[in-house]
Amino acid sequence: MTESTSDQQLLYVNDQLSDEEIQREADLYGPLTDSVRGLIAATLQTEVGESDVRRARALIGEAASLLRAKAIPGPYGVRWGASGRKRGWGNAADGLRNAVAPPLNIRTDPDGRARTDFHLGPQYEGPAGLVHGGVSALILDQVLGDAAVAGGTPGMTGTLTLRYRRPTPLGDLYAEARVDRVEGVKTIVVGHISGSDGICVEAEGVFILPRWAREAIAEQNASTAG
Ligand SMILES: CCCCC/C=C\C/C=C\C/C=C\C/C=C\CCCC(=O)SCCNC(=O)CCNC(=O)[C@H](O)C(C)(C)COP(=O)(O)OP(=O)(O)OC[C@H]1O[C@@H](n2cnc3c(N)ncnc32)[C@H](O)[C@@H]1OP(=O)(O)O
Repeated sequence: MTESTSDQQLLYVNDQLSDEEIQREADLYGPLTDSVRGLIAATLQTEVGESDVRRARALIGEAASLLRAKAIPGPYGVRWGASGRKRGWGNAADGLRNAVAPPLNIRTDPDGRARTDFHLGPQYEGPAGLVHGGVSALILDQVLGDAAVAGGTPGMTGTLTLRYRRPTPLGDLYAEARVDRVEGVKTIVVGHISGSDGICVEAEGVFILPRWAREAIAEQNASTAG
């Protein structure tokens, strides 16, 4: 096992928080994240005068110092509470504490399906008025990955293949995915993003249960068996 693999494993943590504590955190930090999302859009769209831009910078600096006074030193990781509720709150696509995330609010079914209605504002622009292709890839990676998790065969993205069929407009969009088949440690998932005119981006992903997780699961099975 490599050093970086073990570092990665250390970021999967069961911190034993109760559902009530998790909800309290969600109620506190979710609105903070939304405020920062609003700030990102305002930063992009503002046309106020120079002195107001400078004043806004000072206020933002003050807010950042306030928040930094006590903070985790690195990535958030993936955490589970006492009841097994998972928090990938740093996730770039749908993390509750990540203002860079659209957010997605993905709904899943245990038969390996995932879907989300979401909204992409001006901060996700690539070509004028259209969604950046890398952002579409980010969203499909997450939605397809969540379908694999929902179906009981999670994995890291090994390969993600996209076909951009028509330009994706900024605004209200929909994405869905389903597990197509499972081949050993590989789960093949298909999905798409659609807008009001139909499907814009199609995707196929190969999600692979990484070797370190297979070893951890095998060890767990051996200890419960023996
Ligand atoms: C405490 C337990 C926790 C368990 C957690 C388990 C999984 C965690 C993962 C996700 C779940 C969490 C939340 C979902 C969140 C986000 C969704 C977005 C996901 C991402 O954003 S994720 C970031 C981008 N992703 C990477 O950063 C991957 C970097 N890479 C690697 O980590 C390795 O490269 C890996 C793991 C891909 C493979 O490594 P490996 O050693 O496990 O693979 P191995 O050689 O054993 O091959 C086994 C079979 O896969 C075939 N195969 C190998 N590589 C392939 C490839 N690239 N494409 C297609 N097929 C491939 C072989 O051909 C063989 O196929 P066959 O069985 O048919 O022979």
